[in-house]
Amino acid sequence: MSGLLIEGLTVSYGRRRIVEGLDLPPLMPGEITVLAGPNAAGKSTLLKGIAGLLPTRGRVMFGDRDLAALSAGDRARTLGFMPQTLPSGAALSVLESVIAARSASGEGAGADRAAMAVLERLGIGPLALDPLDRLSGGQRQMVGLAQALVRDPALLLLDEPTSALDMARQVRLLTEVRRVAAEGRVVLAVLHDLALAAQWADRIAVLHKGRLHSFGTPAEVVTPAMLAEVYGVEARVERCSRGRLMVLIDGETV
Ligand SMILES: Nc1ncnc2c1ncn2[C@@H]1O[C@H](COP(=O)(O)OP(=O)(O)OP(=O)(O)O)[C@@H](O)[C@H]1O
Repeated sequence: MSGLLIEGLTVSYGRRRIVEGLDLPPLMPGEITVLAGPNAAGKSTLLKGIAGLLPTRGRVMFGDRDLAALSAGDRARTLGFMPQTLPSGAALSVLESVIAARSASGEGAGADRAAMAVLERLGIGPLALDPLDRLSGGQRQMVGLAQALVRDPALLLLDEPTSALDMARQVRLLTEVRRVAAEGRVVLAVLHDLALAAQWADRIAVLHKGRLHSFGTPAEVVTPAMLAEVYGVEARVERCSRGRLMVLIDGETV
């Protein structure tokens, strides 16, 4: 098995368990899995647990390796984590911040070339020398993806990567994520927009109150019943002429 396997995973803040006893079907290389669910469902907590940023119980296997047992350097080489908000970069420029992200894995050689290449690929090469703290929200988000991609990780964890992006940049970012997945990486990305998720995801996992509510293809998962149970909305799910799923919200359920 070369994918990501999560079994009986519990992730806590102190004594407060947020994700409890979570089992997921294997997430396979080449596929994008979207993690969806309402606010406070535990999506970011789950990603942080997988990334080794919070204490966990249970098993998180990537191929034959236990992610929790990896050294910090091995973990940095294996996975790229894009947090919901880019941590403050103090006085760093965009390029320096991406070089620093690359160096976290101990791969110093060629870091500047690799960093510049990823910025160009994401269309943000012209921002390379700009200070991080003067970027717009959307620009910061693109830099966050660059930092996650620059180490060329086999596992990519993205927390709401498109939330600050305009429509064109959403497409640009997701096209890049699709390309990266197609090269044989495992991608797990939190998205709130279920229409966008339905368009880009191979599978959707819906988290509800820290537990898995449903998992499957977009057509299997995005249903009026799920939307009512998980989000408390009355909604229709329809297909446009090109076959894409659309979610039409009629109102809140009582
Ligand atoms: N540092 C923290 N300490 C204690 N509890 C926290 C901490 N961060 C988050 N939580 C709690 O964990 C729960 C899940 O939060 P989490 O951020 O994982 O949700 P989410 O599904 O990512 O939500 P959203 O869609 O709003 O980003 C919430 O009840 C939140 O209050």
